[in-house]
Amino acid sequence: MKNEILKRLRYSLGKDADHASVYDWRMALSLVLRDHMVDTWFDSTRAAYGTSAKRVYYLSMEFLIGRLIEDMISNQGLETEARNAMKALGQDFDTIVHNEPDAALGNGGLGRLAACFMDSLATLGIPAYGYGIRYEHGLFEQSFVEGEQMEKPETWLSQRHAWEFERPEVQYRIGFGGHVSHSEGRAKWHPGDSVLATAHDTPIVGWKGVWGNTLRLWSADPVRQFDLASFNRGDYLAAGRSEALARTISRVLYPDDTTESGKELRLKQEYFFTAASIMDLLRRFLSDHDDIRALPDAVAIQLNDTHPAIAGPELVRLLVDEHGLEMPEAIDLARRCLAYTNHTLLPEALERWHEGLLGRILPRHLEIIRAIDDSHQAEHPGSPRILEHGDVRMGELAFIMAHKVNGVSALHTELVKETVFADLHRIHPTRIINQTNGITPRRWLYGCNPALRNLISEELGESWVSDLEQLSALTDKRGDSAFVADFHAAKRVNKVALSNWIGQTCDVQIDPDAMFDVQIKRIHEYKRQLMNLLETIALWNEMRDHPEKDWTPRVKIFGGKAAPGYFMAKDIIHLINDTASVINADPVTRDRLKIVFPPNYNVTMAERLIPAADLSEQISTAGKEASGTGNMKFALNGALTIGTLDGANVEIREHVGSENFFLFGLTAAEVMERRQQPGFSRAAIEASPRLRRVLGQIFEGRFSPQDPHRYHGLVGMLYDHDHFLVTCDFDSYFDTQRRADIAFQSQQSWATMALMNTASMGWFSSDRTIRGYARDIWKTRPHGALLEKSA
Ligand SMILES: [N-]=[N+]=N[C@]1([C@H](N)O)O[C@H](CO)[C@@H](O)[C@H](O)[C@H]1O
Repeated sequence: MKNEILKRLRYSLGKDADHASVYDWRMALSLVLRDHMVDTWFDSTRAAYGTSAKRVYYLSMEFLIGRLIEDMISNQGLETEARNAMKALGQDFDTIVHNEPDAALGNGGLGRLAACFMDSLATLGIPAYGYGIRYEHGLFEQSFVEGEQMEKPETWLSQRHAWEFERPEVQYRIGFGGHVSHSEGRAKWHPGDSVLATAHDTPIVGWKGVWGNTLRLWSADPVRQFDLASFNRGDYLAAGRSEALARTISRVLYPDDTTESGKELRLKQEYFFTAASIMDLLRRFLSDHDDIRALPDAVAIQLNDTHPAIAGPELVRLLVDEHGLEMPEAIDLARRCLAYTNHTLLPEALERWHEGLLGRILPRHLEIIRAIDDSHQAEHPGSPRILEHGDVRMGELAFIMAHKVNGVSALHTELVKETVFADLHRIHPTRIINQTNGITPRRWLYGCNPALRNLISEELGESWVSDLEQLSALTDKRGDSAFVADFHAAKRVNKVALSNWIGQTCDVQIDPDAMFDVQIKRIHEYKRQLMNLLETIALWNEMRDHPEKDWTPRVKIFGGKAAPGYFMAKDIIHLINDTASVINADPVTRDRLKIVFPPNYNVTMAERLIPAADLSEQISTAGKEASGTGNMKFALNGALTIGTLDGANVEIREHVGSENFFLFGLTAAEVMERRQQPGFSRAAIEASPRLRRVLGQIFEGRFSPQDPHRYHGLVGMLYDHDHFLVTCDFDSYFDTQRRADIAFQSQQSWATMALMNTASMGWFSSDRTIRGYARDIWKTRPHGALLEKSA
C-alpha cells in the first residue's frame, strides 16, 4: 500500500513526498482505498443487473455521513495496512484521517439514520441506491461569540471530495412552473423554467467489503451555462444569472430539524432530487424490463419523511403522461412501489404547502394530487383529505400513496396511529407498522471506540460486528471482576483522551474520574437541554450550601446546534454558556462541577464524545422524541441512560433492564393529562423551592450580570408557557440524578451496569432494522451473489 500511495501522490496529486501536505497525503491514501473498493462495487452492480434483482431506493433530503475515510478503511479490513503504510511514509495516521472534513449533509437523527441504513444495506448485500442532494454547503458551522451561537457557511467542497465519481452522462432536465395543456384526454406539462440534475456517485461498501451499493447525490446545473450576449453587453450579472439561479437549488441544506421551512426554494429542492431520482430508477428499470406493470416487483421506494412525498404524484405523472396508463392504474402501481417513514409528531414539522405555491411551481402535480385525493375520497368517503384549507398536506399525501407507513419506535408508532394519522389508520388498519430505528455498529462501536472493541473482540472474536446480538454473551461476564475492571479501564482510556481534547479545544480542565454526563443533540425545547441546565444550577447551589458533603464530581457536557431562526433555542445555548462561565470559575465547586459546551457539534465530535460518556441524557418530554438514536449509541458504548419513557428509550430500558437505567418523569399519557390542568407550571414551581430558587437566580441575571434582563423571556415562558413540562419533571429528574450520583460512587457496580448496557444493545443494530424493512416493507433480501460468497 505504501507504493500505491506514493503512486497516487505523484500521478493524481502531482506531488512528491518531500512537498506533500497533510491534505495531499490524505487524498493519496483515500484514492488508494477507493481503488480497492471499485471492483467490489462494479461486481455488485453487475450482479444486480445480471439477475434483475429487486432494488431498494432510499430517497432522503439528508445523508449525515460525517467522515468516510474510517469506514472505507475498516469495512475493507485495511486498518493495519494503512497505519503501517503511513508510518513507513513518516506520516501520523490519525492526523491524516482527521484532515477529512465531515460531509454534514443533514441536520440530525433523520439524516444520520439514512447514513447508517446505507452501511447496513451494503453489509447485508441488499441491492440499493441512496438518492439525495449534493449540497455545496452542508449544515452551518457553529461558533460562539460571547456565548451566543454564530453561523458560518460550511465548506466541505472547498477541497476535492475524495470518494465521489461525477457522472456527467447521468443528467436529467427538471422542470418548474409553466402550464399544463390538455387535448384528447391527455395532459402535457410545459415547464416555464428548468435546471439539470447531474449525478455524483459515492460507492458504499459494507463490512468485510463483500457488497457495494451507490449513494447518488444530485447537483443542480444550468441548462444554459452562460449568456454571452449579456456579457458582451457588459451586463455581467445577467450573463451569470441562469447559472446562479440553477445552482441555488443545490447550494445549501436548510438547517431546520423537525420544523418545516415552508420556503419556495425548499419545495424546489424536494421536487428537484425526487424527480431526478424517479426518472433515474425508471430508466434503470426500463433498461432490463419491457412491461412497466412489473415495476413493483423490481422497485421498492422508501420516503425518508415527507420531504420526498412528491414522488407519488411524480411517478403517476410519468406513468400517465409518458407511459399512457390510466390514472387509477397508475396510482395503484405507484402505491405498490412506495413506502413512507414518519419521524415526528410535532405539528410544526408536518409539511403543508400552500395550494397556490405548489400549483405555481408544479401545476401538473397539483392536478394529479387532486385526482389522488378524489379517488381516495371516492373509495373512502369522509376520509381525511390531502387538500385542506388551501394547503397540500404532505403527510396525508405520503400516507395515501404508500402501501406501508412506519414509525421509528414502538411508542412512536402507537402514537402515530392514535394522533396524526388516527383517521387514516382506522381506514387502513394494516398500513402502519413499526420499524424501531438502529445504528451501524461499524461506525458507532468498532470505529469510534477501539479500546472497547478490542476488549470485546478478545472475548468474542469479530463476528459481532455484523451480528451484534452476539454481544449478549457478555452478560455472562458481569460476575467476572477482572473483565468488569477491563471494561471500566477501556472507558477510562476514552475519558482521558476526551479530557485532553477538551483541555486543548475548550480550555477547560476536567477530571477524567468525574462522572461525564453528556447531552449531545440538536437544541430544541422538547429535548429539554434547559431542564438539564436548571438541574445543574440546583446541584451547584446544593454543593455551595453543603461543601462538607461527599459530592460525586460531575462534568456536564453539552453539544448541539440551534436552527438559525429558532430564538428560544439560541437563548438556551446562551444561558448554558453564561452559566458555564460562572460555575467553572467558582473556587468552591471548581473540582466538583464543570460545564463544557464545545462548539460545532457534528458526527466526528459525537464519535469522540460518546465512547467517553458515563451518563447519557435522554430527557425529552414523553411523547415528543419519535425515537432518538444517540440514546442507542451511548448505551452500546457503555453509558447509563437517564431518561423518560419516550421514543426508543422505552425499548432500550426493556433490553438493558430497568435496574440498569435511570428512569424518571411523566409518561406520554400523563403529559397529555397534565397539560389540560390550567396553571400546571406555576403549580409545579410553587411546589419546588429548589426550582423556584434557580429560576430566581436566572431571572435576576446571576449568570448575565452584564445584562440582568437577558433571560426574563425564558423564565417567563417556564412560568406561563411551559409546553414541554420542564417544571413538572424537574424534581423527579433532580432526585434521579442524585440516585445516579450514589450509584457512580461504586465503580465496580457502575461498570457492571454499563457492561450490561453494552451487552444488551445488539438488537439496536441498523442491520436488524434494515432486515425488518426488507421483510415487512420492501419484500427483498440479500443478493444471491452475496449468499454464494458467504456460503
Ligand atoms: N425529523 N425528524 N425526526 C427525528 C430527528 N429529529 O431527526 O428523526 C430521528 C430518526 O428517526 C428520530 O430518532 C428523532 O426522534 C426525530 O426527532
